[in-house]
Amino acid sequence: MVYGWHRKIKGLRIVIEGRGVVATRDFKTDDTIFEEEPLVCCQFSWNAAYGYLACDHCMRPLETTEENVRRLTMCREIVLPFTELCPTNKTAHSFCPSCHVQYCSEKCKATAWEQYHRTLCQNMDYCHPLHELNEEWKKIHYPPETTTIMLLARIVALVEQAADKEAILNCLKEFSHSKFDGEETDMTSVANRLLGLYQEQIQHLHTLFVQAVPAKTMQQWLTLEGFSSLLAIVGANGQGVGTSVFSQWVDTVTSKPELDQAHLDEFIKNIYDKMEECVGLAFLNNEGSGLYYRQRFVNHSCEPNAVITFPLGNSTLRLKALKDIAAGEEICTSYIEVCELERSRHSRQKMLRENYFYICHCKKCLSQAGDPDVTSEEEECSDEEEEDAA
Ligand SMILES: C[S@@+](CC[C@H](N)C(=O)[O-])C[C@H]1O[C@@H](n2cnc3c(N)ncnc32)[C@H](O)[C@@H]1O
Repeated sequence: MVYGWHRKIKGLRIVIEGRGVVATRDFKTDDTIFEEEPLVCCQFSWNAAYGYLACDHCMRPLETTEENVRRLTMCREIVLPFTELCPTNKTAHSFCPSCHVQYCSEKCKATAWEQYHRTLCQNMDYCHPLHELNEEWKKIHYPPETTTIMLLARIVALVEQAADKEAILNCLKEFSHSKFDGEETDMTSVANRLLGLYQEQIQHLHTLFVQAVPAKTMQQWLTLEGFSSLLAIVGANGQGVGTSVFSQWVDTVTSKPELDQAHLDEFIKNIYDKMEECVGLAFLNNEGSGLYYRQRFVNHSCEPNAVITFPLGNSTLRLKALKDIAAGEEICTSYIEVCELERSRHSRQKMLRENYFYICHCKKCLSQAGDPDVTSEEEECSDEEEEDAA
């Protein structure tokens, strides 16, 4: 893996000092602005524990579409039409002969082993300290999950196993946000703020992490400060990854005009209704998070011109233009849900402040700076009422 490519991206300029991404050529709506694989990613701990079957390396679903639908609807009788359009190829699957984690392909197995798994393989040992670390993490961080301690373990192992440690360390350094280095220097309070972890929880996780993750050369990450800075990097930059074999199947069948689309629409709606009843719409996907070098530079806007997608059904991220973008324009995504973008400036800023800890300075917020400070919750709740309620 090459860690030095990132500064040269065709059609884009990464403004390291100004901290953003600017187009250097025009893009049309739906154009791919860039596509990238994560530096490292990992499925969430509860998501894996609940049986969301994903490749341990790239998070590609391992179930067939029918298996997925049956599990999420808790209905073993459902028979899926057009199973030949299911993207899962079980004959390509593989697993680690020592610890039995599963992969979608020999390639993923080999890549994982070469990059981090050799260091972290638990050899089917359920008393392994890494297993204990994961269990303790799960007691602290319940769904809906935002990250996993296993991503931190992978980062350490990635550097441990890298032939060119300096290159990957330089790359990781760029994930350390200016705010960490400047205004706030105590990493445990940064980690506490970003991940909502108490000081004692961080200390407890740190003790287990030191026992579980062999770091011969990266001893500095095994100090409390080093461990907290890893938590902070993951908390501030972890990009959510979601994969679903059912949604891939839906995309495929609905793109075929020769199929009876009215009938299919009804079938798909019924399935989603059942899934909503059984597991809830927030729990349909294999979920995890990863560090992406290029995406990490993309700022938020309440009027985004780009969106992050995972069209290949794995952790490969594609930044796609939502509208025509002219050379010279900044490329921004939305860090909040699309439906939340229509809310008042005050509501949007509140969400971004509470979840991402910054005051949004996007064009839309600046142009609405004179708007009254009311939330659009149900629009009439004033600031005083909100404070009273709190
Ligand atoms: C993923 S980084 C984006 C790159 C970032 N500008 C940097 O310098 O590293 C996210 C951080 O960028 C800043 N940011 C992103 N969008 C912003 C916006 N619309 N207004 C103000 N700050 C923003 C916030 O500090 C946020 O935590």
